[in-house]
Formats: sequence, C-alpha cells, structure tokens
Amino acid sequence: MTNDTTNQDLAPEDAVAPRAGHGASVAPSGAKPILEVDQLRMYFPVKSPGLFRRTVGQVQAVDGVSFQVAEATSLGLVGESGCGKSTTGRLITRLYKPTAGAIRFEGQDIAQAKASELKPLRREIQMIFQDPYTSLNPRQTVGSIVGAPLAIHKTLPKDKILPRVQELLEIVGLNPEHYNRYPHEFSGGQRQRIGIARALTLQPKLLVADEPVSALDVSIQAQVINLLQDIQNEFGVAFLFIAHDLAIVRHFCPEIAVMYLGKIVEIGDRDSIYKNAHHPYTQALLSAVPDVKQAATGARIERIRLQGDVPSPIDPPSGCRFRTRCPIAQEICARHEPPLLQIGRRHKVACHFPGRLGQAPREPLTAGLLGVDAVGRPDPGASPSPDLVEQPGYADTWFDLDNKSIGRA
Ligand SMILES: Nc1ncnc2c1ncn2[C@@H]1O[C@H](COP(=O)(O)OP(=O)(O)OP(=O)(O)O)[C@@H](O)[C@H]1O
Repeated sequence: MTNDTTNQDLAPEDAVAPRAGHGASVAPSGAKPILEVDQLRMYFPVKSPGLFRRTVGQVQAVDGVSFQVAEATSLGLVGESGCGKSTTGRLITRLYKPTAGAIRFEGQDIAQAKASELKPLRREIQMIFQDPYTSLNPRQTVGSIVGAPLAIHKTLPKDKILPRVQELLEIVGLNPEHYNRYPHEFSGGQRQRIGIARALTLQPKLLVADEPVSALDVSIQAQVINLLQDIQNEFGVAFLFIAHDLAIVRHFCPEIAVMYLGKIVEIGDRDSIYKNAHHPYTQALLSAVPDVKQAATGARIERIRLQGDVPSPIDPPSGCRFRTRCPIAQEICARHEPPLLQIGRRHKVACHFPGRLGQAPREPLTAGLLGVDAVGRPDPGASPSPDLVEQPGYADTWFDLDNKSIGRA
C-alpha cells in the first residue's frame, strides 16, 4: 500500500481543497491563552574543532520571541528555512531547554522545569513531526507505536490498551484492524495519520505540529489538514502549526506569526496578515502565495523576489535583521532593532517603516519611541519610551497608523 488516493481504508476525504464544513477556522473571541511564550531565547553554542572544543560563537536560533496560543485554537508560525520555527516548537515541547525566557503552559512556567517535573507535561503537550518516514520506528507495529505512551504513562490497564489504540486509528481515518501492521505497509499520508494518532494517545491539550504536511504529496495535504481541523473541533486541542509558507496555514490558523532570523517580525489575526500586512518580509512571502481569486480579477500582486540569502544566525545584521534584504531599508534600520509595535486590535509589526505594500512612510515611525532622530542618531531632547517592553498577547490600545492616533479596543 503506497498510494493514499487509491486506498479503500482511508477516510473519505479525498478532495484536495478543504471540504464543506472546513471553512477557515475562527478564533473564539476572549479565549484564554493555554500557552504564553515570553522573550524566549535559544542560543546553540558553536564549538571550535580539535581537542579542547572551546565555544567560539553562538547560533541565535530563537532570539526574544513572544506570543500566545489560545485554548482550542491555532497559531501558525511561518518563515523560511532556518528562521527558528522548529527550534521554537522543540522548546515548547521541552525537547530543548531554553537559554532564556518563559514558556507558560496553563499559567505555569515550564522553561526551566526538571526532567521529573516534565513527565506530566508530556501528556499535555505533544508533537507531530514533519517526516512520517523517519518519525515512526520501522520495527514496531502500529499498535505498539500508538499504544506506547499509554504503556509508559500507565494511564490504562494492559487489556484496555488495544481497544484504545483501535479507537485512535479510527479517529484518524485508518482501519482499526490494521494495528498489527508495520509502518512500511502504509503510504506517506497514512503514516502521518499514525503519527497524529500517537500524538493524540494521551489526550493532549496542545499539539505542536512541525510542518505536518510538507513531506506529503500536494493531493494529500488538504486531507491531513482537514483531519487536524476535525480533531480540533472534536477534542478542543490547541495547535502551534509550523509551516514554511503562508498558503498552508491560511485556512487552519486564525492567527499567524511570521518569523525571520530568530525573531517575530509580524503577528496578527488572519485578516491583518493576509489582507493588511505591514512588514516588507510578510509582503514578500504573501506575493508567493497563489491566490486564485486575485488571479481571476487580474489584481494579483507581482512576486517580490528578495535579494541575497538569509544571513547567518551566528552573526546576524545589526539593527533590523531583515535590513540586508529589505527593499525599503534606510540608515536607522542598521542602527536600531525595530520594536514589535501593536498597530491594530490584533496586529503587531516590527519595522521602522510599517505600511501597506507600496505605502511605506518616508520617515521612520519608531524614531520618537526610540528617542532618536530620523537616521537613528540619539536625539538629545528625547528618551526611549517606557512602553517598548514587548509582551505576549495584545494590549487594549495601539498605534493607529491610518489616523496617527491611539486606537482603543
Ligand atoms: N541543535 C542545533 N545546534 C546548532 N544549531 C542549530 C541546532 N538546531 C538548529 N540550529 C540552527 O538554528 C537555526 C534555526 O533552525 P530551525 O531548525 O529552528 O529553523 P527552521 O525555521 O525550523 O528551519 P527548517 O524549516 O529548515 O527546519 C538554523 O540556523 C539552524 O542551523
């Protein structure tokens, strides 16, 4: 069995596009955050070759990232390869211990929790991996793969494990009688379903899905996304959904964070990101999303091709990390890192010149807040605003760029 679309055992969602009932998901208003990430940092040491292996530098993989994920909803984390998405996911599941920052799960900071304290947490937060070929042990049957967490955590008596495994296989659209088969007997899409069943075994409250469909055939991707949507609707699981492009998370995630070189450059609800992006990097990513409607009206924005490569996170550019590839960068961008400013009810952007595509302001909007002049030199008559401390989530007031005033919820 290697082809999902010809497999009779699959759930009947063979359409590529999200099927009826799978309209874009909406975040419930006022939902409580289940996860709060606050100024999270992960620096990997770079060692010299040879016997003594001294630390000669640091890979700043994640550098001061803050966001919230509300209960039973999804945050999409998007950016090019190497921007720190997977590291963020691995920090939240505590496969890595962060260099600094807080990870509050249901209000409790787990960032520095010890191994013994992490055991109960492993039930609540689970991960779905990108590659369904390498993430399943080829020598174990599907039954033992999916049932292993139950055996480890001793949550069920032995004779109840198989019925639970079969129930889980059914939930993910696989034949419950196939529990004694091996991973190689399944196609890529089916293996990813096995990985999803395994992640669901302990009824987690949060799933970190690290590019869960990127390794799958395009025709299978929508089926797996529909399955994740069904799981969210049925069990109320929250998702951190990691993806490298904005097309994949569009229907699934009511809220999206865009990362570049270890930092969040823009975060907001779906409309703010897809219809009202204010960061040149988000705009470039969006210009690569095929949009049928825009193409039909002839209004499709031209593809923005960014110059050069992503710089090394060992030695990132000064000031704004995107400036070396940014089409609108000016002097201030090399001198100061732009703060992640709230510019709408649920919209934040980290740019000195935030604006809709082609409408960036000429003067930096951040100069006054940073206490500097237009090119970023210290302004003797000004001092940095105390409001610049970045918080996860959104405040009740923001900088309304259109009206040049304070907006209020
Ligand atoms: N264990 C590690 N040791 C050293 N550097 C690492 C380690 N893991 C990741 N990095 C580096 O950290 C940066 C961020 O990597 P990460 O895998 O988080 O990015 P990503 O956006 O998920 O990329 P991809 O989509 O390619 O997985 C990269 O420069 C990567 O080389």
